[in-house]
Amino acid sequence: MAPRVLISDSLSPTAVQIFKDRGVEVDYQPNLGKDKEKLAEIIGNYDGLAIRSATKVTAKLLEKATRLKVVGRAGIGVDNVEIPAATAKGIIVMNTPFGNSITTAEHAIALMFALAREIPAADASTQAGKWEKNKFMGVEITAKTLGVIGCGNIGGIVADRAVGLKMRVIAFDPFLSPERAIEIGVEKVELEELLRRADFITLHTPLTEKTRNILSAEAIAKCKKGVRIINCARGGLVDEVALRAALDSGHVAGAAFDVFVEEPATTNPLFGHPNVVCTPHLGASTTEAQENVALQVAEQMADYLVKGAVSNALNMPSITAEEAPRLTPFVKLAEMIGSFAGQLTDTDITGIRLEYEGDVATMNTRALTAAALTGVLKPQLETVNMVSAPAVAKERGLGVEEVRREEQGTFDSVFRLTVKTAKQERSVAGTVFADGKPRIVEIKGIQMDAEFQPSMLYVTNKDKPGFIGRLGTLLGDAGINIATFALGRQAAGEDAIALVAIDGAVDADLLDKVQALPNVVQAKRLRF
Ligand SMILES: NC(=O)c1ccc[n+]([C@@H]2O[C@H](COP(=O)([O-])OP(=O)(O)OC[C@H]3O[C@@H](n4cnc5c(N)ncnc54)[C@H](O)[C@@H]3O)[C@@H](O)[C@H]2O)c1
Ligand SMILES: O=C(O)CC[C@@H](O)C(=O)O
Repeated sequence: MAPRVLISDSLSPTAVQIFKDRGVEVDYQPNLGKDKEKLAEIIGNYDGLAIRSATKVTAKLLEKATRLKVVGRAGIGVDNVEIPAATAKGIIVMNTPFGNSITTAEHAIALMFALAREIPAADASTQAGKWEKNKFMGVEITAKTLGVIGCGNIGGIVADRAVGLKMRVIAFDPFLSPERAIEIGVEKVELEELLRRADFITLHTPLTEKTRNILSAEAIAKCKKGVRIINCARGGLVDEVALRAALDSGHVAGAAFDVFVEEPATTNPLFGHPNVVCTPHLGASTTEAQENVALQVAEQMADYLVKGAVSNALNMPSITAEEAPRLTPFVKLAEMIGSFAGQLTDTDITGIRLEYEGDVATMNTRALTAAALTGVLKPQLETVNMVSAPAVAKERGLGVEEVRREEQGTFDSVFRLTVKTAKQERSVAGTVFADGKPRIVEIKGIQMDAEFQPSMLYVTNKDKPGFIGRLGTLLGDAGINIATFALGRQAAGEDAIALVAIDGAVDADLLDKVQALPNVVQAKRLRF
């Protein structure tokens, strides 16, 4: 069945076409994001949800999203998506981190000019027939200092354009490397210095607990008198009430805002001030940017739903469409080995070691680790998947250790997973053969050669004559057919393992009988 995607906000028709071209059924309902009840009613019918900012993807909505696998944000900010809730449900959240950066940076520059030359007010006055030539005395931006708070994608483009306009650019961003600062021609400074020196301040950080009110009343008071402030990033970065007071007192000469604490902003403390310019969250609104983000989000979501490729996900490692074919059998192997170890473990797991040896060590091991953790956790948590497993493992305090060795041993690739509990460590290793099928090659250091089968019986025993015959007879008498029988042992007479693939299932009674056979240490049913 073709995957189904719902587009619940207004997106370029390009997105619809791309979904269709790639074999995804698409339902375009551009105003549905504003109708929470209706959206909750139908969300259960879709594998993907493509949104802009109007749709709020809350934990409550996700409860109804029983088959949803991916939420795609055509844009950058994902503050309208409850990512931890999506992660917990194994739903990938992806965005399009670069598609609207240039457009948004240009909007910030446009707002800076609008402020410097009071263009909106002059326009209104002129069109009202007033011709107030002496009223609108602007300032030049050449040789002025622009303070950029947050110098990532958009902040970096703004800085580049401002340098081209002959401004001096200073930036506050704890994550901006000195090399990158030199490359884009900005002087990296601390926030206090930026506030003291900047003639214009432009904000380009996400809204986090650290950046909320980064321009607080106190910070605004430290600004140069006559500063002009531009916010094209997120409402809440600037204390709007404090800014209004600073505008009223004349300490701040002007403010241009595209984003507000409450959106849609129909009332706001900044509204009505003569030196304030506002736009209704238009930062990303150009034909080019909307084409870019629509195309990108549709391609990414379709690639995931159809091919399993993951890009620009905020809660899952990326898997490119190119690497997906080579990685997929190993994802399967990692999940099955994890499941094997998880099903054998009854006590609390304290740690997990994942060893990648040979070719597999050069692959995308983050994705493989996510798959392996899924396998380990699934016997206890039905709903866990590659998206949620790493977060769940972390939440449960499981120490996860990854070891990579590129040298090959007997096999081109070996993946070994060791589960640690308070009592013991148990390892299981596997590989993928040329036929693409995962195989078990080692259990607890004992060499084996077994394919995974849907129903298996795992028996550890003392290597004594007669065991195999007794086990075979017991299963035969119970009407259970043996499909394959793999054996391994440490040394003659020592610990041995039997891995038996069976047609049908072993019930609890029969398992007790296997457990009661002479020399049996442990018997377990496994399902794959
Ligand atoms: N108005 C719009 O329509 C519109 C459009 C696109 C993006 N945005 C918003 O613009 C913002 C920037 O987007 P981006 O693509 O440049 O993001 P980005 O991740 O590339 O850059 C953000 C930068 O902020 C920095 N940062 C984080 N915490 C900081 C802190 N405490 N102090 C200083 N710097 C800090 C990061 O190091 C990073 O360099 C986001 O909030 C995004 O949602 C708005
Ligand atoms: O979709 C929009 O119009 C706004 C997008 C913008 O806020 C973003 O974070 O990308």
